[in-house]
Amino acid sequence: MKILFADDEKSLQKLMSLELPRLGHEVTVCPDGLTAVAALERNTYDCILVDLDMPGLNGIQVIGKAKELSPETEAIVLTGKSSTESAISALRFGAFDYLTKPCRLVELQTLLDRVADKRELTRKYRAVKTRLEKLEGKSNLIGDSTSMQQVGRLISKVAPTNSTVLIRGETGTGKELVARALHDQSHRVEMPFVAVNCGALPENLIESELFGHRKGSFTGAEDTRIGLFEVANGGTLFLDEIGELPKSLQAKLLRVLETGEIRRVGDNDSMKIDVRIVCATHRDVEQMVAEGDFREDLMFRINTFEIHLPPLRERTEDIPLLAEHLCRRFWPNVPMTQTIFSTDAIRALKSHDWPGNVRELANVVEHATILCEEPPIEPDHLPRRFGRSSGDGAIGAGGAAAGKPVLKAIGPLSLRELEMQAIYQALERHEGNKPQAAEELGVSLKTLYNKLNQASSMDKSA
Ligand SMILES: Nc1ncnc2c1ncn2[C@@H]1O[C@H](COP(=O)(O)OP(=O)(O)OP(=O)(O)O)[C@@H](O)[C@H]1O
Repeated sequence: MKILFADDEKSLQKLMSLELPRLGHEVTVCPDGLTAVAALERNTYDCILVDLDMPGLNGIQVIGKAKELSPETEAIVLTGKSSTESAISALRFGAFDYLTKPCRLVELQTLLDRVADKRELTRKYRAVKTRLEKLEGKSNLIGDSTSMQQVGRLISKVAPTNSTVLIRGETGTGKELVARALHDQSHRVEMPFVAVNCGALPENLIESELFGHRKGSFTGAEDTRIGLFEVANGGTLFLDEIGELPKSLQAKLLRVLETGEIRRVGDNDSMKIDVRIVCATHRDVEQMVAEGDFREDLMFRINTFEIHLPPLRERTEDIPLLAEHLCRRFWPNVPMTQTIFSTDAIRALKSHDWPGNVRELANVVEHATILCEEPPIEPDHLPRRFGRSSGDGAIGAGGAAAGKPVLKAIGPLSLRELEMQAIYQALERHEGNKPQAAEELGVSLKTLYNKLNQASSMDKSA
C-alpha cells in the first residue's frame, strides 16, 4: 500500500522509513501534521498512519483532512498516552483502528494486513457490483402499455415504504425485475438485494438457507453460517415462488415477519433484523389457502400490497419496445437510430401468444440475433414456430384470439426449440405450476428452472 506516516518522533520516522518498505509498502514520512496535509494535497494514499499528538495540526485534524480529500483513505492512529478517549474520538472521525505506543511491529503489520484486506474486498465488491449491473442492466422495466404504466406507478408509490409487497403474474412476466425496481427505488438501495427461489431449495435446507445455522446443529452443518435474511439485513429479501414454501417454513416465516427477529438453526437466541420482504408467485394463493396448502395468516401478512403483472399477450403493444430492448443486450453497439426489427418481424412477434412471456421473448430475440448478421431482423430470423415468411398463414394462426399459445412448427426445429416448446406447453397445461410441469416432463424442478433461466443467463453473458 501507499502509506503516509506522520509523527514528530525522529526515531519512529527512521524506523518506519525502513520497516514499512520491508513489509512491502511504499512510505512517505512526515515530521508533523502540516507537512502531512501538504502531502495529502499532492498525493492519494491507501492508508495514513498518524500520531495523535503532533505540533501544528494534531492527528485527528490530519485524519479529517485526509477523509475530506480522499474518503477511501484508511487511517490508523498512534497514541502515546494509551488514552482510550482520544483513540475513540479518532475512531469517530473515521479512523480504521488505533495502536498504543510503544507498539510492536508485528501488531502494526497485522493491522496493515487488515487494512489491505479491507481495501481488496472493497475493490472486489465494486468489480462484482459493476459486473452485475452490466449483466442485469438497471431494473429497467420496459413497457408503455396502460397496464405497465400502472405497474410503474404502483412501484413508485410503495417502493419508499417498508411494506411487504406481493408480486403476482405468470412465469417470465418480470416479477424479479419489479422486485429489484422496488429495492432500487427505496432508501435501501445501497444495501443488499437478495433473491431466493423458494421452489428451488431442497425442503430440508430451506430453513438453514434462510435463517442460517450454528455449527453442528445438524449432520452436515460443519460451520456456522449466516442465512439469507442476515445477508439481506438493511436491504430487501425477495422470496420468489412463495407458494412453494413448505408449510413448516410458512409458520416460521410468519413469525419472522411479525417479530422482526430470526433465529439461526441450533441457536437459542434470536436476533433483530431489518429486512424488507418482497414475495412473488404465479400461484393462486387464495385457492391454495382454500385447499389448506398455504397459511391464511401468512397470506394476509404478505399481500398487504399487491402488484399484478399482466401476461405479455395482454400487452402486445409493448412487444416492439421490449424486443428492441432485449436485442440491444446482444447487440450493444448497434446505433440507436438503426431499425432493429422489420415490420413483418414485429407483426409475427405480436401475433404470438407468449406462454413464457418476456423470458420467452428474450429467447426468441437471442435466436434471431444469432441468425441475423445485420439488422433489421426479418421473420426468417425468428424460430420456426413463427413461420418463415410473413403472410403464409402460419404466423399466429388465431392463437391469440383463441387465447391459446401458438407453438406451430414449420419445418424441423432445433433441439433447444423443441425443448422450450415442450416446457412452455407443459407449463401451460399446468397453469404455470412449475413443480407439476417438471414432474410431467420427468425433470427435477431445479432443471426446469435452469432451462427457463437459460435465456436470461445467456442475455447476461452477452
Ligand atoms: N418489462 C420488462 N422490461 C425488460 N425486461 C423484462 C421485462 N419483463 C421481463 N423482462 C426480462 O425477462 C426475463 C424474465 O424476467 P423475470 O425473471 O423477472 O420474470 P419472473 O416473472 O420473475 O419469472 P419466474 O416466475 O419464472 O421467476 C428477464 O431477463 C428480465 O430481465
